[in-house]
Order: sequence, then structure tokens, then C-alpha cells
Amino acid sequence: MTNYLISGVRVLDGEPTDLLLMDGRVAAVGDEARSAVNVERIDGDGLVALPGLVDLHTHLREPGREDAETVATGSRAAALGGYTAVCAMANTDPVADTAGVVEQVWRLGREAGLVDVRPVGAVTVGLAGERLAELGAMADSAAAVRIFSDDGHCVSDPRLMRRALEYVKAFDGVIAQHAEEPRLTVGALMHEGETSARLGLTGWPAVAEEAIIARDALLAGHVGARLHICHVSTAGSVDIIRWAKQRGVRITAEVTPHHLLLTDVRAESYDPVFKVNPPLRTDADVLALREALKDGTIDAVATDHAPHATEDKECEWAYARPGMLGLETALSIVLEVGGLTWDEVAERMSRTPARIAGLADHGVDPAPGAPANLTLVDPAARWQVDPGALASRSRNTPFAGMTLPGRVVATFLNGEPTVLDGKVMK
Ligand SMILES: NC(=O)N[C@@H](CC(=O)O)C(=O)O
Ligand SMILES: [Zn+2]
Repeated sequence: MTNYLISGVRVLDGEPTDLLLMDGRVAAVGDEARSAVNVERIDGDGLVALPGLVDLHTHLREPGREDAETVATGSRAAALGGYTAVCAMANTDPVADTAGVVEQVWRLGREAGLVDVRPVGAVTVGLAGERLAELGAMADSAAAVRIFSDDGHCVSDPRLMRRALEYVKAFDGVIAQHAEEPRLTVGALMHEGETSARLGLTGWPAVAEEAIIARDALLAGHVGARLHICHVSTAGSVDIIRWAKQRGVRITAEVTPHHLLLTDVRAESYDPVFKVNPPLRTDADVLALREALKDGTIDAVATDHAPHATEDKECEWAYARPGMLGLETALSIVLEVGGLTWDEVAERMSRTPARIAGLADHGVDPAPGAPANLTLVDPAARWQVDPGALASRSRNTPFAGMTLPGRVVATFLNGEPTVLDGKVMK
């Protein structure tokens, strides 16, 4: 294993220093690091070192829709985005509702070797919302599943949700809810509000999300189990989560980069790249989400990286699959939104998601003894998003053409570079 000396790099908001990576760990910092011999030198001047980013919400599409993304292509996108771990959602084909499928995804991640792929298990068989999946078997599998989610679908049956929470409590697992009361969103194509009224499109009302979050927060409080809310999108949801946390409910929440920046007026273009579940909301929602991310009511940024093949996305809005790419742009969007110190960026995009996912080797700041899972960012760089230049197999980024701040220069997974000079190593 090669040893790396990263010179003149700032760890988070600190002064320039030197990092020595040896045998998969940060072996030394500062003067002690500088005295190392037979090392490969990396010029860290002007760069910021962050603990490797951790994504709680990634769709890698394999097995089943390898035309949109594979574990390998999604892992490349993740590494280029500064990620060292991603949680792969269960809405694959077959659905990841058995030990066999979660182990398949886990093995594919290890074979790709660019990011720690942690499979999420389905809560219900086939994501159908009728019968609990084999949660224990998935938890006991080699994939050691701890997060269970029907993401893409809501676990809308309260009895099933309660039983799922009771089941995972035994091993301190988490139920990650895609909060969408399906009977309130039938035929919905975008946020229900002034824009949908003007466009004459059926809306996805904020209360469809908020009612499920309120119900599940009460259930999680009643059971005493951990509940995570996927892709929070409204100001009302933020209020409910804040209230639940004050009541001592073991609730955590994530927000996506697109819900921190974009609003429903994008739908006026009828460009289906802006169609997503939950939908883009209003300026007031964006502001509430930004405040909640800053004050910690929202614990983490999660990409909801949702690759779609061209034929599923570049078609009439009503028929287009919902979802947006996110891995390669997430950090730049968070920097574009602004308002966070590097320490807060690390907290929301690495430390806290790692804690929620139970990943002890990730979300550890680069310091002596820490696992060498880190990313080096050039904060002064600016780059233009070109869908055709992305590592993802799909092209459905809502940020096409935008010039964004911040560029990942290098990413290290267990001390080995997965990205160097902005190029992925595999
Ligand atoms: N977010 C989306 O619009 N789509 C996601 C599913 C989901 O996260 O709801 C997908 O898997 O495509
Ligand atoms: Zn979802």
C-alpha cells in the first residue's frame, strides 16, 4: 500500500498542515507527517480536507435497471462527488427485500471498490406495503443492514409501520420513511400550489408529506425506535420534526441538494428533469429547509441520486419518471447555497449521516489514528455541469449548464485514492 503525504492542506476550517496517510489510516499530522520518507506527495495547497462524504439516499439501480446506473458507475459518480460511503436504496428489480439481494448489492459494491456501498433493506415484501420483509435476515446477512426503507413508496399502513419500528428496535435499526400519503397524491405531477394551479396540473400537497411525518413521529415515540425521514421538502415538515425532537422522539431527517436550491416554478419549463418525488416546492419551503439544515433540525444532506435512462426521462412530463442525479453535484450545491462553515458541511454531509447509518469508519475527521476515508476539495474552483461529462450512466441532472463552486480534487477510501487530480481511479 502506498503512503501519501498531503502537504499544506486545511483540515476543515483549520490552518494549513500536512497529513500522512499510511496503512489505511491518518498516521500523522503536521511536523511529524513532514518527516515521513518513501511517500507519494500530494500538493494540498489551497485545498480543504473533509471526512469522506456519506450519502444516506442513493439509487444505484442494480439489479434491474443497469441501463440507468450500475453499482460500478454509481460508485464512480459517488467517489467523484467526494463520497466514501453510500446507502443504496431497495427499489431495485428484484427489490432488495431478502438477504440474498442485499448481499448481491453489497458484493457488487466491494467489487467496484470505489465507495463503501451499504444496502438498505425494504421494509415490506416487494415494496408493496402489505407484509413485512425479512428484516432480521437482512440485518444478520453479510450486508449487515441497519436502515430499512420502501423509498419510492410510503409505508402508509400505520399498523405495518408500527410493527416495523418494533422489529428494528431490537437491534437499534432505523426505518427511513418516504413520507407520502398515497391517497392524497393520486395523479399528482408537481407541488400543489400557485404554479400547479396556473399550469392546470394536479398537485402533490405538502400535507401529504406532513401528515405521514406527524403520524410516524408519534409511532416512533410510542415504540421508542429510530425513525429517519427521507427527502424532507416542506416548511410544515420542518416544524413537525422540530416539535418531535423537542418531545424526545428518536427522529432524524435529510434534505436533498435540489430541495435546497430549486422551486416549483421550474415546472413552467415542462422540462421533465425537474420532475421529482417529493416535488420541488416554494421559496418559503426552500428558506425553511436551509434554516433547518443550519440549526440541525434537519440532520443531513442526502442526494436521492435517482438516475433514469433517457427514454424514461426525456419524454412528456406526465409520463417521465421522477428523480434527479445528485452524487457529483451535491457538495457544490451545498457550497452554492452557502451559510455553512466547513465544520458544518462535514457535520451534515459526513459525520451525522455516518452516525445514522452506523458506519464507524466514516464521518471521522482527518486526525491521527482516523481511518483514511477523506476527500480533498478545491473551494476556489468553479466548474460547469455538463450532463454528458458526468460519470453517472444517466444524464438527468437539474443543474445542467450551471457553473458551481468547489471541486473534488482527491478522495481516499481506506487510505487508497479513489479519485486523484479530479479523475476516478477505476
Ligand atoms: N425521488 C424520486 O423522484 N425518485 C426516486 C424514488 C424516491 O426517492 O422517491 C427513484 O428511485 O427514482
Ligand atoms: Zn423517496
